[in-house]
Amino acid sequence: MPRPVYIVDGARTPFIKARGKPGPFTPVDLAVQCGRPLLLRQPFPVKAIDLVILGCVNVIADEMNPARVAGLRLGLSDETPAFTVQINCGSGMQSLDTAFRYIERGTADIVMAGGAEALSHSPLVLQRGAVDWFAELNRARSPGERLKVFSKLKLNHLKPYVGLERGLTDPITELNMGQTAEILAHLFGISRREADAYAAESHNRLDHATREGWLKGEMLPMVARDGQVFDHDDGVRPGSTVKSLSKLKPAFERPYGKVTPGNASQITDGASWLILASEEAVSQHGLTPLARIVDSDWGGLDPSIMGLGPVTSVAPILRRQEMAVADVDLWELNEAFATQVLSCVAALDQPDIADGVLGLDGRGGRIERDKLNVDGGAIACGHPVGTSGNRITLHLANTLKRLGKKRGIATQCIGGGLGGAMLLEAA
Ligand SMILES: CC(=O)CC(=O)SCCNC(=O)CCNC(=O)[C@H](O)C(C)(C)COP(=O)(O)OP(=O)(O)OC[C@H]1O[C@@H](n2cnc3c(N)ncnc32)[C@H](O)[C@@H]1OP(=O)(O)O
Repeated sequence: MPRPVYIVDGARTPFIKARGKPGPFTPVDLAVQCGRPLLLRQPFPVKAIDLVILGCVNVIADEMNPARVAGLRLGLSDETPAFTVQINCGSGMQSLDTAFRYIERGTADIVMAGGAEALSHSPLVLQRGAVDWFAELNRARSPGERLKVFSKLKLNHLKPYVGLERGLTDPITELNMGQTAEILAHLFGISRREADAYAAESHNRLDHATREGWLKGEMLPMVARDGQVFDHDDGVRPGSTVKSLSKLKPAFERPYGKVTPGNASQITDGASWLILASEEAVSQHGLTPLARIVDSDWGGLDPSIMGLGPVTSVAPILRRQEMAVADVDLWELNEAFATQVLSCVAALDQPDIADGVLGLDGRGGRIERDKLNVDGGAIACGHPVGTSGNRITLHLANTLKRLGKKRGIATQCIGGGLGGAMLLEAA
């Protein structure tokens, strides 16, 4: 019999904008800054943690298997296994899904599952020509040979191959993520105005939630080595309006594209952890569950419309649980792009897709805006890719509790043509 699995606590860091150079924290720094205060407020000893799983897309060379490095830096036992998972933007959700399955089948009782990403530390890799040139230089034995190799150095060898740009480009279609969001805007007829209105609302909702103190306990401050304190998401722009956003130029398809820096998710650094526990661990340590993970799934689709990943991953859950879109009280649908979120909403509401393609048998429908990303999302706070799936699930669990709602779905699109979804029920 599958065992019930509970989310008992969680926290995230503030998300910090990547400003064209490495920020103050590596992925492991972020995971440690977030994990330390989270562990300190737990009633159980760290040795009760059976497993650490961390999602991270851009692993840096000094921190191979960041889950293990973070686990040890957090003071966990040498004997606590730790592994890192990578499924692009789904990595932070994959860590949860894996933890869910470990606990469900009885191989673990308490798992720390997180996501950590420092997009500002994305690698600048040398061009192939430059790598060959360095290899030749290393092989040169005499000053004369070295001089000969030096004479072959070309200026374009110094041009780096930018890991972040490539990481946000689909390797099969060669479309970058922004272009896939443009395709969706075209397919679903999403206007620039609709995208900007959605984006402005995201900023204003997150600003409101922060000022109301709804992120207290969820977002924990961090301190850099130089003493600088980070205690808020620095990308949020309160007072955003359609008018202010309408001034921005398209970022990916000029001049007529709909996706701009204002209605796309921001490139940021940040980490998030959830603590998942079995029923036995809950009663043994006197834990208070926030929510129960009821179900989860993944879906695949054409990479050029990867933004519809939520639709393909939510559908099998709705079918299995015999639920309709309207039965879900709260949705956290990761805001990769405004046009992408709005396309997912439109797709689930279109009978030819909901019934014809997804087999929802009349259970499709419109996700109402007052149930969707109620406290804003990645357009406002940013999208540290390997972290976001974790953050939205954490926020969903906290919001179900705060609003006294029953069921919620956290879902996201994943580059490469995938989607991930988790169904939570208030505990
Ligand atoms: C990968 C997966 O597996 C699946 C997925 O999730 S796909 C999504 C993955 N993520 C992405 O693709 C990232 C998408 N975003 C981007 O690529 C970049 O944000 C972008 C190219 C769209 C813009 O990059 P940028 O120019 O560096 O943006 P940014 O610095 O935020 O903004 C530039 C300027 O626009 C203006 N601006 C941005 N947002 C604004 C707003 N809300 N209101 C007013 N002005 C704004 C400002 O003038 C800003 O400059 P300052 O910050 O100095 O004020």
